[in-house]
Amino acid sequence: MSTMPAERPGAAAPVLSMRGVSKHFGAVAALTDIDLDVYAGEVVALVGDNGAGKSTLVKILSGVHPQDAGTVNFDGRDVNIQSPVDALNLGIATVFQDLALCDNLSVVDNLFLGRELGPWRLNEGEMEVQSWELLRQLSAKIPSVRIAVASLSGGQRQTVAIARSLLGSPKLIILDEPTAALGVAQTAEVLNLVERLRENGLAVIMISHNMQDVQAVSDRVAVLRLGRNNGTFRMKDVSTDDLIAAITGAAVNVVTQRAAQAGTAGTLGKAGVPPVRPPEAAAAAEEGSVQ
Ligand SMILES: Nc1ncnc2c1ncn2[C@@H]1O[C@H](COP(=O)(O)OP(=O)(O)OP(=O)(O)O)[C@@H](O)[C@H]1O
Repeated sequence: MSTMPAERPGAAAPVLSMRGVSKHFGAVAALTDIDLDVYAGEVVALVGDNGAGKSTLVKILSGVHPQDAGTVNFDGRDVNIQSPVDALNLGIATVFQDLALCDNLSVVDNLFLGRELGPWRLNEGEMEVQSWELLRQLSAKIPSVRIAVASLSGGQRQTVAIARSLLGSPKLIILDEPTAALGVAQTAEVLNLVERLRENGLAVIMISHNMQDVQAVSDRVAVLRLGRNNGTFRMKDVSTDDLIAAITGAAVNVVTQRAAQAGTAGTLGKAGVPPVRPPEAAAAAEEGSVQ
């Protein structure tokens, strides 16, 4: 397995640089000695099996949990993110899986919830204009900003949640499984949106269990395994087999075997492991595992 250096030679300093970050929950070591760099204008996929530590890392960056050890450098200075407000003030926006939208409110009301314009009253017209401008920048396909979010598709809801996170002008946006539970067309819509974020110069961290999505949109991929770094790869240089091996610790498994037979790329299931795992294939994978 080839592991590429985390650095991008010749590039400017990373927007985010984590060094030696660790986090325990009681006796559970959720993260141990994690390093991660993310640059402006790049998408870094954060992948790993269930329990690998992805959510914990994101929660440290979004101010939900403090780390026990290590440093987080953001935009050139060491930072201490103690709350979600700290994270937002620094310019770190996170779109969690639940999206935190109010179904009964319109798109524009969701976008501006808690930060309505106008000193004494809502400036409805201005908010609507800004909503359209934001959605236009993202090439988003939302039929109207006045319709209730409940009537939107999953992809459109994800779009609204991402657009809302952009209102604070973040430098880093973290997307927690943005395509989970979306159909093919909606997934493509959201991946297009991720492309727009990169084009707009944002640093993007995308958690995903779907290797096709990761390969479609990421510049680099950082693998966590059992709470530790297990390789950072440039997407154009890494094979699906290498990624699966880094995620599962097994160089041989049913996905790589099928891909070899069919000459096609493999896709991981929700858990980051093959969705179908017959007993004989599982046994073969265990034999080939590297711990
Ligand atoms: N609040 C908590 N209290 C105790 N243990 C926790 C807590 N949060 C996470 N853990 C543990 O830390 C480890 C890492 O969990 P984490 O949720 O970060 O993994 P993950 O990669 O996001 O997994 P998944 O893909 O299933 O969401 C796991 O062993 C988990 O049980």
